Amino acid sequence: MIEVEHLSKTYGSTPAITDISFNVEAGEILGFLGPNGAGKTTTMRILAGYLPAINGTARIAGFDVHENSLAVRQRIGYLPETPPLYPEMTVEAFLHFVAQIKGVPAGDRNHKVTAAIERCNLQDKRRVIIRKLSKGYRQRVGIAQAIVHDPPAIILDEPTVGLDPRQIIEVRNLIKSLAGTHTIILSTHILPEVSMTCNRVAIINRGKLVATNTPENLMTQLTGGSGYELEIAGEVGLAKQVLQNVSGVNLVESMPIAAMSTHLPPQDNRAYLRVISQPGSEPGQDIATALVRAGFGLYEMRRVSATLEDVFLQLTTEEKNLDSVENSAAVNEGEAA
Ligand SMILES: Nc1ncnc2c1ncn2[C@@H]1O[C@H](COP(=O)(O)OP(=O)(O)OP(=O)(O)O)[C@@H](O)[C@H]1O
Repeated sequence: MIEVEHLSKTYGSTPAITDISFNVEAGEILGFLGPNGAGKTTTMRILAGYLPAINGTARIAGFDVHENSLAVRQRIGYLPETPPLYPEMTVEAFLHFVAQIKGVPAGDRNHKVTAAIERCNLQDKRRVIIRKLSKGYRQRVGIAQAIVHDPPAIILDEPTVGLDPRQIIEVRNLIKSLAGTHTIILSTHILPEVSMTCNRVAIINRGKLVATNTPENLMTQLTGGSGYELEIAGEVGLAKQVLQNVSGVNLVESMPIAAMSTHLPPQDNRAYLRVISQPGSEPGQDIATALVRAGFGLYEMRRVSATLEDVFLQLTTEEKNLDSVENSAAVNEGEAA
């Protein structure tokens, strides 16, 4: 449904995205994940036909976004980071207006507007002026304008930013209810959003795609699916060096105690670390031996499953790991089997 091939874009001489390729199958929700400035918005805007690429192609339902931009806009719903709303219009009038400019025939507009209002739970607000709505309701109107013409493909850029926890759950549920009948790309830098909402994830860093797969496969292939949490006494920088040299260790990071699974209160002079093991290895015994031999106190050590956060950190912060991942077939689906 969405096919992206070798897409690149520069702003002046600054590259924003470089040689990005991925597909989204019909009915799927793809999470587009990356740190600030990674190139998510740039990619979304090119797909929605709002920005030309300098290289590569993108097709929505078979139509090239550049050559057939009108056909593409009729088949795509786009929610930018800031929803394009007319604050002085009522919800209903605004959605009628959007339906009209998206080419919905006059006879179908009432039905389509009502369907979008119901889907986004806006029945009580249909005659309210948009300016008077709360942020959460405005976001729903933003989603309603993206789906009012019933497009097969929907692109949502950071749809839950600025919402309170209850509104976030509502918007996530709404997005999930659209899957199956719609193909969705959801751009976010919020990791739980991806695990909770998406079938697949594409991770972008500094304009390059560094992995595409299911969250589960990414966790298994990149981290072996497991690691260890440690509570130690001693100099933390030195402990990290000792652990990095243990065979089978992939990644070592400091953890705030709040992020550990331990329920004990924090102790003075203790450091809390998470170690991610390499796929297929089980370095627990060597970790304990190396720490004790180097004179560290080892107060707690427990096995933990890797999280999507570990994958994300590994792909977007560790330069040397990033290079090895980019060159590795294992993280990209299709090549993994
Ligand atoms: N209009 C512009 N002119 C110049 N540079 C830009 C412009 N828009 C984006 N950039 C740069 O292109 C790169 C990618 O930006 P983009 O907004 O696509 O990233 P993003 O992943 O959406 O970031 P965020 O999560 O912060 O919104 C960044 O380095 C950004 O500074």
